Amino acid sequence: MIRVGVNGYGTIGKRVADAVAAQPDMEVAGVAKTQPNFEAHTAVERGYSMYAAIPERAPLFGDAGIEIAGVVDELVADADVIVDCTPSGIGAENRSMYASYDTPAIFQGGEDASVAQVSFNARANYDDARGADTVRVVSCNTTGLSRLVAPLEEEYGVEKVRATLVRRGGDPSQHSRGPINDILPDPIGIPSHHGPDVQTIFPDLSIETMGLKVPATLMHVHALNVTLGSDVTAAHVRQLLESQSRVYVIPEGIGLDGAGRLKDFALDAGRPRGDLWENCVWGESIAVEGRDLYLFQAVHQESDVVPENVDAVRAVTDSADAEESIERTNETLGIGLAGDPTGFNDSDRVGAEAADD
Ligand SMILES: NC(=O)C1=CN([C@@H]2O[C@H](COP(=O)(O)OP(=O)(O)OC[C@H]3O[C@@H](n4cnc5c(N)ncnc54)[C@H](OP(=O)(O)O)[C@@H]3O)[C@@H](O)[C@H]2O)C=CC1
Ligand SMILES: O=C(OP(=O)(O)O)[C@H](O)COP(=O)(O)O
Repeated sequence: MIRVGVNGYGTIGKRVADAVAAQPDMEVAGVAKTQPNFEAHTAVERGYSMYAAIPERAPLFGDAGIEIAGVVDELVADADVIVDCTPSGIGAENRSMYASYDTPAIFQGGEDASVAQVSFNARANYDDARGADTVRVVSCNTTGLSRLVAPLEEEYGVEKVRATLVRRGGDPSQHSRGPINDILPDPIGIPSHHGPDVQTIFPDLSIETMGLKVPATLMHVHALNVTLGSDVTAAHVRQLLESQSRVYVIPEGIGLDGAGRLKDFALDAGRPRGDLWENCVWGESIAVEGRDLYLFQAVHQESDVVPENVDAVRAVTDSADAEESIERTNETLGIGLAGDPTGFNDSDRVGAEAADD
């Protein structure tokens, strides 16, 4: 069993902990928090050992009726791998602590790429992270773009990606960002950080990205134009994307015409927290003119990086190859379960397979 510690138990950390707990080859060594708030109580109810992320605050947990197993250093010493899910910038500060215990560390996309040896997306470059000491799972938007670029690049070659990212203004629990009522070019400077971030996975890719923030908490939505290396048909691209396990091509005619309905659908389907781990590509939007592909996709910022973190754990411990890991993660989380008439959980979609010609 791979013992995984999760430092930072917020939006991403709590999902990563639950996903790790669901793996047959992993267990949660513990989670670290700075304060005994409601999430700390939930973590304890889920059976996760609690560690104080800031040692001086350890007594606060006892005062709140939460027994702690120790301080974060002890968790790092005890774990085989640490997944750092602290707010942007704190991961870099924690890096030396992980190194001092020789504990491989997985960071999140809010950190600069320089925090880790490898920037990671399971579909695109799993092997680069095998046995690495430090890995950064790229951000939600970069994950969403990488999952599309990888099969397109393999199948057709990619000359240029142009993406406009309509970014949610904050997560549902981020009241610090609201109430909000505005539309912001964010960042105003072009390109946005996403293009260069995708190049941490695809160094030779030509990509330009622009970002806007809107007053929504649901998902990000991307408008993409990709110039491919060869002439294609929309039907062929669709077939390729339908074969990708972490891409859900939304069928026409079922009313999933926006991010709100996608989230509702995920809740109706019994997804934990209404999570949508897959890129959601509107099938109807897939259009091709010569070598130019156009499409819209939605990316659930709170959850698309979660399966990637699970795969990153297997990569750094070199305990499975890409196909095995992706398949196991998908199976345990319920990505690719059979029996859904909409195709949302289509068992034929497997890890790294591309569409047949
Ligand atoms: N939310 C998103 O849309 C996405 C975020 N990311 C990236 O994931 C990372 C985490 O983001 P997210 O989960 O949203 O952030 P959150 O703020 O939701 O969660 C981070 C948690 O870390 C805890 N924390 C704060 N300081 C420390 C510390 N010094 N040590 C340990 N824990 C601490 C806080 O909880 P407490 O103080 O209560 O312990 C907080 O809840 C960032 O790099 C972000 O960019 C990536 C993809 C999408
Ligand atoms: O990693 C994310 O976005 P990003 O891919 O736009 O950097 C998360 O959605 C966090 O976004 P934020 O920078 O609005 O907190």
